[in-house]
Amino acid sequence: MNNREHRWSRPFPKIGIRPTIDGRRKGVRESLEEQTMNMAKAAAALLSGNLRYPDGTPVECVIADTCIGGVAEAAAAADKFARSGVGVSVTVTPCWCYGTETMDMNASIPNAIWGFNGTERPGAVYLAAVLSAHAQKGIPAFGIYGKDVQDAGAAGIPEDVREKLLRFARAALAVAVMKGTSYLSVGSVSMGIAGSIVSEELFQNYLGMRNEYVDMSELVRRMEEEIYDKEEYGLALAWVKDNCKEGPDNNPAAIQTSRERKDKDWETVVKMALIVRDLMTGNPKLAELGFGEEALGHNAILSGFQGQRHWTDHFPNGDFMEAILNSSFDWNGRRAPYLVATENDSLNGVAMLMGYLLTHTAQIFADVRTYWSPESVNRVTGYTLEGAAEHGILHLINSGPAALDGTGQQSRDGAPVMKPYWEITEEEVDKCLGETSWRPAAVEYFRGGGYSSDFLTKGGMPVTMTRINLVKGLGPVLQLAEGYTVDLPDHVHDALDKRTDPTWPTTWFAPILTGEGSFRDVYSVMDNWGSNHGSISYGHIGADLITLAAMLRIPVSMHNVDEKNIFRPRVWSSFGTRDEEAADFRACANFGPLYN
Ligand SMILES: C[C@H](O)[C@@H](O)[C@@H](O)C(=O)CO
Ligand SMILES: [Mn+2]
Repeated sequence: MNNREHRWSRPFPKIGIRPTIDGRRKGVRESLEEQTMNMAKAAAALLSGNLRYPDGTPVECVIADTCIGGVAEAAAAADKFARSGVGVSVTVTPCWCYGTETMDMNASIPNAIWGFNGTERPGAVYLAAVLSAHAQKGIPAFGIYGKDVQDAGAAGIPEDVREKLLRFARAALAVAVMKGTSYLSVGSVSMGIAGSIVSEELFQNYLGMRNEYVDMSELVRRMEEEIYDKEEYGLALAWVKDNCKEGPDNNPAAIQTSRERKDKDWETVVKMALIVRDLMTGNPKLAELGFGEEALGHNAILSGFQGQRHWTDHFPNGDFMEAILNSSFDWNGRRAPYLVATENDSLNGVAMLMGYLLTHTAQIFADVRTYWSPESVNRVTGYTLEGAAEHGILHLINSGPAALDGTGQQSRDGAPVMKPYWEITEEEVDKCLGETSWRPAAVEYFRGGGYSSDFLTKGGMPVTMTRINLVKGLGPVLQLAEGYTVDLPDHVHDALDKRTDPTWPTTWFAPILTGEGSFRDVYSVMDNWGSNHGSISYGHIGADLITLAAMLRIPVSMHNVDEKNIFRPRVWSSFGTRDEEAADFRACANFGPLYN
């Protein structure tokens, strides 16, 4: 078994499809069997045909053995789902069925019901009835039915139904895939950043995850005792020499490190990358080398590295390790990102995990550093911001954890994108690497040296910036801002970038304004951001994030998603329909975390 197979050796959760039916024999049930089962097959084909697991394979669906006309068949389906590793439940029906007798009673997995909108046999009436049962029993479920009436027996899934089924399933699979995995905290709290105080309640009760902890001294042990695959290390170091070009040293001459020290730092940072990856997911090669315990890893889908300052004051910083692990490629070629939050900001790590599981693309982790008003840009550069940037921009920049995919050097139909690793070409990997230089770390900040990735994100990509915040008494809240990356003329970028640390990667971000609340203007977006970090995901995924947050009972405090794309469990409307933001808070508080 190679490392890639080992990484995903836990089977991925499946989608269970439940065709429910009117149980009356001698006419009614018989007339509906075929149509009902066909709806289940059509839903399975849609979901498997459009959705993938993190390793790129199509999502698997399991259909109940029979249509479900009553409780015996509901129980048989539940047994089959339990045996098959189902983590998501979709009930489909074209007709009236008996609500509480046929419903899925599994409260710990996301549930949706698609009721066929016809009038000969009332699927939508069942939908309303069973959703009321879900509400009464405290098992929130998503209701799906088409806007337009279909003829009895019509096959095919209308576009609006397709969209809702896919939105539900994408978010539900994110819930199911993260469940049972770990957050591995390497080190503890970085520079007093509250996000690196790991909240077990958040991970355990809201996400279904485990918290694992190792001290950063574990990296020293593994380096000194050579607990890594030395063959892979050799390949990795050679690959780095060929593909990771070192940029100019920006440090004052008096504190620049020697060439010898710089070469040594390369060796250390490459070992750090191997070791943190092995800590997360294990590595069967280590067992062959006699390290059976280390070979197992921590089952971590997500990790955080404290770095500053107990590590970085003495050792080379974690920037190379974080950047390369978060990217969709390394010396082994293209592969799914390993998510590492810098400064052990576990809360931003969770935002990365959500963005990653919804898109399967790498994430840009960044400080939300500066709001540049059009006036300020004009004052310091003489340039007037235009296009998507006309109302001002945010400077997203942090040493370390931005994936190199964030260069924007991958493309689809001529436009810059960030793609799932299985769609990325070798040429695109080379372009991402070519646009990145590795600058000797700013020694005043990073006394132990190391290398920071330096790149500039290409403009014109639709992106969504997300963050989870924890509030005492309230719990987790999610905020998000959809917008675009923007290009600035070179001299403008240089002038603004040089005011910060130009050895770090920069993304210029223009959020989409709505004229209201936090999206009144760009200043308000920055002003309402809950902390120092945000995770930036390719695409406008705000609607998917909102659906995912509702499944986890995490209220959304700030978003700029069009109301018509918001899809939450039906019972949310019982908490109020005029102010959906406030209703979301009440609904999440009422039901509490998914795994309580
Ligand atoms: C070097 C500094 O300590 C940075 O790491 C700091 O600006 C941050 O990133 C804070 O989140
Ligand atoms: Mn930071």
